[in-house]
Amino acid sequence: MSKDVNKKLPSKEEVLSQYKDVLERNKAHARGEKSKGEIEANEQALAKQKAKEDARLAKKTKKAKRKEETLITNTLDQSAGEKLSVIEEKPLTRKQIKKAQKEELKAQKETQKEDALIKNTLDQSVGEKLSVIEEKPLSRKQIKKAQKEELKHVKEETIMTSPFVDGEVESNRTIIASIEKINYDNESETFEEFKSEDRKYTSIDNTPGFDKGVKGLKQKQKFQYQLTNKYSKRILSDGEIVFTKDHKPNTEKHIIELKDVRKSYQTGDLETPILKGIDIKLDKGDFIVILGPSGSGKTTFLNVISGLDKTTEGDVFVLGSNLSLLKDSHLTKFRRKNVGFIFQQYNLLTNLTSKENAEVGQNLANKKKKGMTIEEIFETIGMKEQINKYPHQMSGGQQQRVSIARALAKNPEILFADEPTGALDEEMGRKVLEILVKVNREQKTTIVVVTHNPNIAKIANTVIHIKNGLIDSLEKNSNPADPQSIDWS
Ligand SMILES: Nc1ncnc2c1ncn2[C@@H]1O[C@H](COP(=O)(O)OP(=O)(O)OP(=O)(O)O)[C@@H](O)[C@H]1O
Repeated sequence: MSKDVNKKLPSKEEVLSQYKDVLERNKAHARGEKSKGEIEANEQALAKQKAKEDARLAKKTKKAKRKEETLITNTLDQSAGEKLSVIEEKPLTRKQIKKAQKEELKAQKETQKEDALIKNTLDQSVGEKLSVIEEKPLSRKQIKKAQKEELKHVKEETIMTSPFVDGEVESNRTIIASIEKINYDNESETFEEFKSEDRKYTSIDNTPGFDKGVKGLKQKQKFQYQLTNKYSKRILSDGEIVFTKDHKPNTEKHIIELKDVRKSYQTGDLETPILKGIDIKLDKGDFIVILGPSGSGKTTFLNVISGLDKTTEGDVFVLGSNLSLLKDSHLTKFRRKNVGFIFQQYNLLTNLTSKENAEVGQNLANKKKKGMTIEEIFETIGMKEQINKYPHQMSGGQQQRVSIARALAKNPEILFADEPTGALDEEMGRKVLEILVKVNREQKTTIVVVTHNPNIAKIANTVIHIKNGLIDSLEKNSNPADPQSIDWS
């Protein structure tokens, strides 16, 4: 094979330059400096070592976390066990301890949820709104999801020109889907209607005597806990009428009937009585207004008769069920089926339109009882034009009317309203009252309104005055006034 004689040899300068490079490298090496390759190799070795160290640290942290969690669980177990043994006053079975642990864990989660909500006002508004609508505590996942949606909405609000931005509609669907899921999760619980002649009456006449103060309070809790365990399902599923006081209720005649109802709070070592022995009978289809000075117990009373809060003692019959003996999950079911709420702050979901907010109520409705369609409701409340608007595109009065629409879509037997006009001006306040009167007349829905304003009482046919935790008076008004005619000052 002949050599390529034409191949150009390197010039003398090129050879010298290459040689100089080698020389420079040798000199640098001799001075202890590293070549590029060596530096890279070094860096790789260092990175490998760091990754190893990181993995070791991560493992250590995980182990420490696991240890901490075990400690928390143990503490929870202990406190749950202690709490229950205070109530039970006897050694607990393994099943009881397990149950208490589960409840304690749930309570702990609720507290954490609340803390998170308080920390962030945005979180708070969403959490409250959803839990009000769903009428049951939300899982952490649901709250997180709602917060994310809310944040997204706030961000989009500034650029949103149309209420039908794709992402927005999608996020609405997500919330509705999650709400519907909760609804369907409970679908297996059917809503029974009971004929009065079929209902069984049970009198609890072996009520023990109770001590005074906090000790007595604990004894009452224990007694109620035992009765609730025994009767809650029978009351809700079988329509059994269970009474603990020497008083058989007339559930056919009275939609709400209370006997010797007491509610106390424990503050440290002291018992603070709020409701001090309430007896009352309220008729179906009435428009009832509750008046009383600040702190007299109006909201506490409303919460007790609407199943939002439990009594310490006494019977609370609403539609025949003694709410005092229902466990929390049954109370939730009872509220879903029978009652609607309107609050001073409207509690609408901000990233749902008026219609969608009302549909949330409809999803929770008692499907067996036929009510108005969403369109009919918006017609009734004079809000047809606002049906596709978002809460931030409406006035306070309009938002309050949407919250009425949501309550009506649920088609409740009783509508409870706590200061429904409290945040509204006169014109809007009157409009809201007009709607309530109309619903009461046309749908025969029983309405219970708590208010500071004695003038509002003129539109009611039953006025209850609460004073210092007791019923001061109950007046019947055979000629209720028109909301337009009442003095608003
Ligand atoms: N969780 C609680 N713990 C202790 N005390 C409470 C609790 N909730 C309410 N109270 C007290 O119960 C009393 C009655 O409160 P409630 O809210 O029922 O009164 P109200 O008549 O509705 O008052 P207002 O018109 O000011 O809203 C008040 O003194 C209140 O401080």
